[in-house]
Amino acid sequence: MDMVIDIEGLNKTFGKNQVLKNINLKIQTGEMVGLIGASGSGKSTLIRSIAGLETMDHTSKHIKIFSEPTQLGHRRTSSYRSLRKDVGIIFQQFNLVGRLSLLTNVLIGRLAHNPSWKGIFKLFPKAERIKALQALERVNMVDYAHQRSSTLSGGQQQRGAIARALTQEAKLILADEPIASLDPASSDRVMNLLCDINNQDGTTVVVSLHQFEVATTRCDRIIALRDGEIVYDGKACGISNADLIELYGVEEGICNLGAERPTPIMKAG
Ligand SMILES: Nc1ncnc2c1ncn2[C@@H]1O[C@H](COP(=O)(O)OP(=O)(O)OP(=O)(O)O)[C@@H](O)[C@H]1O
Repeated sequence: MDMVIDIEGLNKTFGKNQVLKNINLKIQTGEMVGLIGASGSGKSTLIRSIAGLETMDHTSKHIKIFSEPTQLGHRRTSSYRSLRKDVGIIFQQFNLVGRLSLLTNVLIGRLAHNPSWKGIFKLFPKAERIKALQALERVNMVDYAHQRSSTLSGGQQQRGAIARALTQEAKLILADEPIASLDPASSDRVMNLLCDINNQDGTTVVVSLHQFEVATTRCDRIIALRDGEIVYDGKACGISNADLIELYGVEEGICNLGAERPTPIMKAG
């Protein structure tokens, strides 16, 4: 199995607040990984660091994507830009350009593969336009291809963002709380798509989720953060109610996962 993400000794501090503490993590091709943890535990910062949107503290060792270092200590490497085309990022707030059509937004996924002036003038080759329309068909949004993105619902925009990652032909999808702003039916559709892309295309998916029951039912592997440290890294079925209470600090809102899951929190490392 090829290594998609390899992180060693990742520390990240904002001001005096150390948000990530000595994160060590390896994720292989084809894994579907759910990142969980209470609000402020560092999930977004970890995803943003993997995506290269945050630089690590100088005390850190490395982040490698597809075995190439993207960050060494406090600096991004020269491989970082070329590797970005293989990494699709999906944010909670969809990140589509509202005044552009959905199709143009999806084609933006091809910019990493094209000279940028072509993108500026919307000169995408026919083959790429077909690819984008196929991606929109896959997420059931082809009828909206020419609609202004700002007029689409949140769930529709998120499916558009997934189509953009498909058009990009991303080998790794990083999804930062992709369903946090969606109703249950739209959340289900988005999670179905991410699981399908993982199952059918073998794309590695790392998704941070507030809803641990979604994470434990949709992902094979769970990584749990507490105060910037990995406190659980293992199979979704290995998490017990006690683990979740410890993780979130309160019993309220925690669903009954069954008494047959007694595995204690494993200290990763
Ligand atoms: N750019 C920043 N500047 C200063 N502090 C930041 C910055 N980004 C994040 N933080 C802080 O880092 C900590 C972790 O934030 P992060 O967004 O990674 O947590 P999270 O687990 O994703 O939380 P949530 O589930 O609420 O989104 C928080 O205390 C947050 O205030």
